[in-house]
Amino acid sequence: HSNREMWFRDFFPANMCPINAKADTFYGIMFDAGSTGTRIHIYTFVQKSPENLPELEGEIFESVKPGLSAYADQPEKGAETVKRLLDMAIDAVPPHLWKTTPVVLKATAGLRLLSEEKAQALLLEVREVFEESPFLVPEDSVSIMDGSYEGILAWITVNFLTGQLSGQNQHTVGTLDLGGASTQITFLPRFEETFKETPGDFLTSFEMFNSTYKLYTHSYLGFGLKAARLATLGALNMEAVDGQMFRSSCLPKQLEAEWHFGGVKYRYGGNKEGETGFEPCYLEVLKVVKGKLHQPDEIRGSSFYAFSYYYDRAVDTNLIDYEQGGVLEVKDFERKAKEVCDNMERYNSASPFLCMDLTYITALLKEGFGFRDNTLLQLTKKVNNIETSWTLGATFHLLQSLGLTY
Ligand SMILES: O=c1ccn([C@@H]2O[C@H](COP(=O)(O)OP(=O)(O)O)[C@@H](O)[C@H]2O)c(=O)[nH]1
Ligand SMILES: [Ca+2]
Repeated sequence: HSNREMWFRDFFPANMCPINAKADTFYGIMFDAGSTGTRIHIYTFVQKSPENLPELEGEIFESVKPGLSAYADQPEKGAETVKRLLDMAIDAVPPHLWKTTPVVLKATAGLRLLSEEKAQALLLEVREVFEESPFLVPEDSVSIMDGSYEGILAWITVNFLTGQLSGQNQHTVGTLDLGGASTQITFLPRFEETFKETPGDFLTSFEMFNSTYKLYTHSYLGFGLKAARLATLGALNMEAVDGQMFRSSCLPKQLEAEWHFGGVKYRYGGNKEGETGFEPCYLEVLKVVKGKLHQPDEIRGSSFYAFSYYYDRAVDTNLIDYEQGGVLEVKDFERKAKEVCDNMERYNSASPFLCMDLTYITALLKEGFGFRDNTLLQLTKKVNNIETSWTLGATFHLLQSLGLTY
């Protein structure tokens, strides 16, 4: 394969151009086509010596909203948003490295929920944008990612960035990702019992950096924050019902509004006459999660890294600082949910969904996954200035498949 040969020629240059100081820097471009937005991550690596692994030097990150799935009926317009982000890479990567810099896009739950036909049309248009760019386009460079990879690759990213994948004493941490349309839980089981009690499709072996990790991971489609809003409203998979009003005790009493998600328009509002507040809202949300998720015993006492909407909602309610992140207990989300839901008038400048979102997060953690009230959550957006996203793990995986790292 000629592309592959090019990789080797340019990335193992030690014996060809030994004193070329710049030749040891290379790049990888990974797109995250999420349900609520599309993001580009341009990673820089430096190969300090031929016998060592390349080191991650930095990241350029940019994002646009909405996500590709909002362009389900205009795939060319969707691909245009990818092209604009890719133009950033033209500026960021030196021209002589363009043809050896791989570009890959992986789509998550937003595209998983579209019809096969619409999803493939979007991917095809994106593939054309890639082919027209000067970058290296590997096989399968544009695809819908399997949900189990989404969890594993985020776990790899977080544990790599926190230094847990190198050296002898590896104390890996579990990860919780709450997207718009799906949610992932991933950890490395410590107890033999966990392997015995877990359904086979929740366990995956994964090779990275010369180690094999047997991970517990699962992606719950339809359990992302925005999908959960629709489920709570009773509107999930209801696109046929035109103009119907969906009401919830989790919304401000007088609210009536419209909301677009995944190319569908929904009308929603508060319980004008009936109840509102945390108690009735919790019961509503409970119906969405109770008994729907696998609860591994082992996680009850352990702490997890949490990001995406866990992070965003904790920031919105001043539970953590946007720049710093922080450590929370599960019960902190519950306390905030009560505060917001029982005083909705006071929070009406924020999103009308704030009460529902916080209540859902509380129910998902406690009744869904089975975490304790005092389970610790490390909320993190960046580690050493690198985004805690599955995209870094995916880029390592890509470099590995291209023979650049092991
Ligand atoms: O690089 C990223 C990508 C996503 N998110 C967060 O992930 C959530 C949205 O999830 P997404 O659109 O990826 O939905 P999914 O397709 O994963 O369900 C929001 O909280 C975003 O702020 C983030 O913080 N950084
Ligand atoms: Ca995501």
